Amino acid sequence: MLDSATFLTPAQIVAELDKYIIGQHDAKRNVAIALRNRWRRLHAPADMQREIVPNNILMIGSTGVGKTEIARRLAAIADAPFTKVEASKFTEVGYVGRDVESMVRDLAEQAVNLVKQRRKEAVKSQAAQAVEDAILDALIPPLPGAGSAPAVPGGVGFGISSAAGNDMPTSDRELNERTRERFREKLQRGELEERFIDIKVQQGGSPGIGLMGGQAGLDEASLQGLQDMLGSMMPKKTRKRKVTIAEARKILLDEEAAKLIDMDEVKDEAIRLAENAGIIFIDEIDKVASSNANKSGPDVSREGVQRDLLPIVEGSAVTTKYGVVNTDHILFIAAGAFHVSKPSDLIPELQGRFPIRVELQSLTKEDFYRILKDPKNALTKQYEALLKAEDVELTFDDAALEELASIAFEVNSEVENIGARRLHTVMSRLLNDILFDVPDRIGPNAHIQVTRELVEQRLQGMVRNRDLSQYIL
Ligand SMILES: Nc1ncnc2c1ncn2[C@@H]1O[C@H](COP(=O)(O)OP(=O)(O)OP(=O)(O)O)[C@@H](O)[C@H]1O
Repeated sequence: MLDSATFLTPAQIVAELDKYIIGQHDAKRNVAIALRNRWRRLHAPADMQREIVPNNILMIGSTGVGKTEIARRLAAIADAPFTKVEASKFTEVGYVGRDVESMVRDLAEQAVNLVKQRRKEAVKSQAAQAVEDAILDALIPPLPGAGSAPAVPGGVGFGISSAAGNDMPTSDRELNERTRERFREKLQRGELEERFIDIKVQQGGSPGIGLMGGQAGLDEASLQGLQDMLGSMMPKKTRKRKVTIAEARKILLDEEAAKLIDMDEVKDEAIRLAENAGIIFIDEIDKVASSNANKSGPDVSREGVQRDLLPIVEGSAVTTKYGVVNTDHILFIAAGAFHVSKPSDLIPELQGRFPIRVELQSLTKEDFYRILKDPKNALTKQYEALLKAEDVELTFDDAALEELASIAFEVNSEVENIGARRLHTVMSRLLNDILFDVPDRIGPNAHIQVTRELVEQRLQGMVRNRDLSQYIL
């Protein structure tokens, strides 16, 4: 990531976002600039790199208009660790100041997973070789002292049942090795995939260790670290399982790949990745803004949350179980509807840390129509793929999509505006019976065409009946 050869220009980032998100051009442009600026920072002189602060963004827009989706897709484009928190959760009873740091710990966790995944991918072929050896050991255990026999080049046709007398094995060891080679070839040709073998699998979790926080004044990070350390000192519990060779390959591949990667290196790289490429999305920031000058009751707690957030957003060192994460260059994207409070109700220091304000537009009927149809992951495409798995073809007339968009829009304005999320409920209501009837009553090779009439017939009654639509749509 952040690699000059592969890193996208702002226009290219917007084009990528366009594949998934309809409209919201201003928000897309600004996140694209912020992302590109990270690459620019890393290519600036070292002394300047420390000075350049990230362009944290405040997204203003009602629920379901694409705020989270833009941030999440941005992270995916950059292959960057991403985490989302709801600021309002920190105002809940039982909340203690330090919890705010948990967002950075989550980010570190995501970064470790990402790096682990990348490294596992890089050692995949090496791991596949180790898996083959392990499966072979289960099929034909090597003789004591022999270890896993290396592949014999040119050993094809070198079978123990060979008729040629001078090919006969001269010792048990040789016989064992030849048999293994014969099986290795069969394995490589995929001839044994359905055969059952016994494999040893590691059981998840640290065995029997549970520490309670607060006992020795331990914070969450030290507690985690201690648990991990104790866990790694305990012998790993393994369990025998009978599985097909095909299944064994999947299970063992992960284990073997994990053995090949150096966890200390993973941790170091993950910390750097979280610090330089991490994106933290803080939703519902408006809920911690005080809407009036009355500084008592809940407002005090809201302002407290903002004060706790401040050092993290300004840049501080947070201890995680993988090491200390410096938050100076993490990109923070805060979001909120700001129906009641305004961005200016946030404490000035926090306002200053989110210099870029973008407003997301409410979605129109036409946007809904396009959201149903255009994105790579459009709902219509998702349902088409689901039914395709049953060999049933599902198609939507344009007029049907217009009607669906119009119904979703109407329910949003009459009942509650939940943005594009309404499309999910409307579509699921429309297609529920069909999804139930396939394949029992609607067999394979059927073609279902969703027309405007079908949409009206299934949904109009509900839209007209407010009580019903409140609960169902
Ligand atoms: N402009 C859009 N284009 C395509 N899909 C969208 C758009 N807006 C919302 N959606 C879809 O609607 C759903 C909810 O959107 P999202 O999570 O981004 O809402 P949000 O604006 O972050 O709201 P909240 O503040 O409540 O979290 C997602 O499934 C998303 O794909």
